[in-house]
Parts: sequence; structure tokens; C-alpha cells
Amino acid sequence: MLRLDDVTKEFRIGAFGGKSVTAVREVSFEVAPGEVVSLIGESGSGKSTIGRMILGLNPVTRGSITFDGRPVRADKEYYRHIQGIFQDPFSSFNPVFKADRVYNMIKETYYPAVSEPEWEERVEAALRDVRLNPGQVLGKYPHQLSGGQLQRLLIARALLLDIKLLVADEITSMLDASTRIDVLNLLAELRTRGLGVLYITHDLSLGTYLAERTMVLRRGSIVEMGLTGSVFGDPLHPYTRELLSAVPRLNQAWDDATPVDSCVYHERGATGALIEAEPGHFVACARLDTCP
Ligand SMILES: Nc1ncnc2c1ncn2[C@@H]1O[C@H](COP(=O)(O)OP(=O)(O)OP(=O)(O)O)[C@@H](O)[C@H]1O
Repeated sequence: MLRLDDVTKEFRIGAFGGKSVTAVREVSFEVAPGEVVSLIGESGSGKSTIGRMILGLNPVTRGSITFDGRPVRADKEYYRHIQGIFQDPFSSFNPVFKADRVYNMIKETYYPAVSEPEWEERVEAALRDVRLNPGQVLGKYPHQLSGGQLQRLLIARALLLDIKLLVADEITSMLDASTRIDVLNLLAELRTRGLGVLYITHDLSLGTYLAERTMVLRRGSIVEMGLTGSVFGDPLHPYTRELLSAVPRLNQAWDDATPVDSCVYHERGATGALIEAEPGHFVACARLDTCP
């Protein structure tokens, strides 16, 4: 199980690193085995930073991230269980290596004792699991494959490891509509095998399609979190409502559009912390910026 406790990330910026920007603020959540949780928020809200910290690509400034009770560590054993897939599948492949090379590297690193014939069988089985025909993809360079095929190759790569959690960061945003649904259905299928998925997206409709639970991120803080049906069916935070009303006004950014004048949770004394407004449905004060 993945667990984040009060995770904050500050980046040093400016010519001499003298200033800092807080990309993620006191974020806490869990992803259980076999659960798909979506993390939704506009551009710059901190989604990818959360994904990168889980993957050990950015250190946490404060708070803790653990997987099965052990802290994140950027080592071989950690990546055997936790893998990330990102928006641009081309960037995950070395353009001068054929697709097979990706799988050979896994064998060299994790399964040196497995015989070549057995490894070939495993690779072919993983490719069939993601509905790829091995003969059509192995032996090809990345530029000879489509974005959807490359994303599937990456999912198959994860399957060859003993993967327990997948951080999927905008993985379908470069795919056409029908390939997108295929990849989402594939993730839904993998979930039934016990794979946990953190599904990061700015696209609300994709978040609802897969996830049992949804978290809404605004300026680095989770403002609402709960069962997807509750968050989308009965949004409590004005920012979530604004996202769901979803007719972007061309001259208005989301933040400007969010009405934060009144908040029942503010009146009840909630500050930055999420409060459980109804069972399993958490919401932050909508006047977070002015809360004491
Ligand atoms: N390495 C970095 N150095 C300084 N600031 C950073 C760095 N990485 C991210 N940030 C800042 O942290 C904030 C959150 O960025 P992040 O990429 O996590 O947002 P996001 O929600 O994933 O956005 P998008 O959907 O556009 O990818 C932004 O203000 C960004 O500029």
C-alpha cells in the first residue's frame, strides 16, 4: 500500500536558489492494492511533482512517503514494485534502440538467471496481456511504432516486473480517443490483478472513467477527496464545482473563477486540514487562503 503523510515539496528557485516555491502542501492519501485513485487538478497544481516524489525522482521536503511501510528509495528493489508511465511515451524510449532492448535491460537487471527461451516466453505473454502482437512490435524502433503501441509496451514492461503500483501521469493525453479508451480499459483490467494505480490527469472525464476514488488538487493542496461518485455527484468544494461546471471562460483562469467568499467548513473552524463532511468524503475549507 502506498501512503503519503503530510507531504510538502518546496523547490528552490531564483538565480542563487534564494527563493522557494511550494509545489505541494501537506498532502496525505493512500492507494491500496487493486485500487485506482485519480489525482485531478489544473496545470501547475502539483500533480506531476507528487508522482515524481512517489517515484523517487524528486526528494520530499517534509512529510513521508512509504510503500508497504518502507520509505521511497530510488533503487532496483523499489522499482521492481513501483513504476511510472508518463505523457510522452517517445521520451521513455531511446530512439536508437529497438523495442526489444527495453525488455533485455529488465532481464539483465532483474532476472539474469532466467534462460533466453523462458524470457522470450515471458515477454510474449506480457505483450499479449496488453494486446500487442509480439511479431508486430519487437524488432522495431520507437519511431516505427504509434503512441498507443509505445504506451502498451511500457505497461508490458511494468508487467514483467513484480509491479504493485503504477503511477500513470497523463498517459493518455497524447493518444487519439479510441486508443485512449483501449489503454484505460487495459488499466481497469490490470487492477483486477491487484495492481494499484495513481492516475494523474487534468481531464475530469478520464478521472471518472476508471477511479474508485478521486482527489482534487488546487495549488498543491488537496481540496476534496472521496469516492469518485460522491466527489463528482455531490462536489462540496467550490473549486471542484467550478471544475465540474467545466465550460471554460476564455478570459478567466480557474483560480479567478473560484468563489471563495463563503464556506460552511470555514465557519465550523476548519483550517488547512481536510474535514470529513460525510463518511469517506473529505473537503478543505474553501477560504484556505484567508484561514488563520
Ligand atoms: N524542478 C522545479 N523547479 C522549480 N519549480 C518547479 C519544478 N518542478 C515543478 N515546479 C513548480 O511546481 C509547481 C507544480 O508543478 P507540477 O509540474 O507538479 O504541476 P502539474 O499539476 O503536474 O502541471 P501540468 O499538468 O502542467 O504538468 C509549478 O508551479 C511548477 O512551476
